[in-house]
Amino acid sequence: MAETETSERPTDDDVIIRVRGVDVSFGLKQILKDCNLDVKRGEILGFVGGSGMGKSVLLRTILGLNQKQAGTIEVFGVDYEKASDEERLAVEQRWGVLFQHGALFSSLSVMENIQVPMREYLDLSPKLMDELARLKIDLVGLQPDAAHKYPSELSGGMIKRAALARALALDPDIVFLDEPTSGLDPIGAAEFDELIMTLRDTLGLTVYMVTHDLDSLFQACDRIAVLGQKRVLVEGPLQTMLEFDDPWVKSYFHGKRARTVVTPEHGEASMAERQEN
Ligand SMILES: Nc1ncnc2c1ncn2[C@@H]1O[C@H](COP(=O)(O)OP(=O)(O)OP(=O)(O)O)[C@@H](O)[C@H]1O
Repeated sequence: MAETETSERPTDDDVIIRVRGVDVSFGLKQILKDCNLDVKRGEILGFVGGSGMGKSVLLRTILGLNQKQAGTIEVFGVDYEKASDEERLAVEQRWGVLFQHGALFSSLSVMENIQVPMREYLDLSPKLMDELARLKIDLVGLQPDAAHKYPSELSGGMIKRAALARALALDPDIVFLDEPTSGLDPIGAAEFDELIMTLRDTLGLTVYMVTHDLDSLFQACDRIAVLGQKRVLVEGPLQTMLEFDDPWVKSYFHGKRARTVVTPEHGEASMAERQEN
């Protein structure tokens, strides 16, 4: 983690990921068209959109795993596509990723899983790697004895935490989380959100979180971006979502499920609720 500016919220100058005019197609099927997005240092950005709209495609494109046909993406000021091998390596060490289904290697213990990125990018002694892995295990709220357990011995919530520990292995500035609370019960999901918020506050971590979880959006996210019509339709704080005039955004943020989690301080939604009652 490069900095620990814990008390300051990000400003517009603090954009660490800048997506501009990005087009992505697979064959004749266009998924993203003229897509723009900013991710700011130290924020939890919630990324939402209908199923199959391209949230994972954009995430993978930012990570350089999908080809784009147009536009630019800068991560920490580096255009990954044009970067030298050295620059790419430096960027890769500043991000951690928790993929939706690619949680952990089943044949490796938790500790060995966490050490995979360390082995790939760093040249450390086994003893130091063990110590670092133990620190990560503690950081994500797992008990020390989780270190030598295998994924099959862990609960769903513990697997997510262990996968997060692996994403944090290289002390990244940003973590990308693809639906991190899917499959968790509401208590487990709320605890995971708490953990993410704590990491943002204590480490200055930036979090890019693809999610369908309304609780996470309302409780944990500083800003939200909505993908629709092949681009980011709107990005901003929750209040911007509540005021935005688009049928999908309205039904999502003012729908029945949203009203069960929205709190009175989010005036607009509770007003909508009051009007209906
Ligand atoms: N490598 C690929 N080749 C061809 N089509 C792809 C590829 N990757 C994704 N797609 C298609 O792109 C579209 C968007 O997929 P994506 O996984 O990004 O959706 P999503 O918004 O993340 O959906 P969900 O919320 O259901 O996970 C889908 O139609 C998917 O089939």
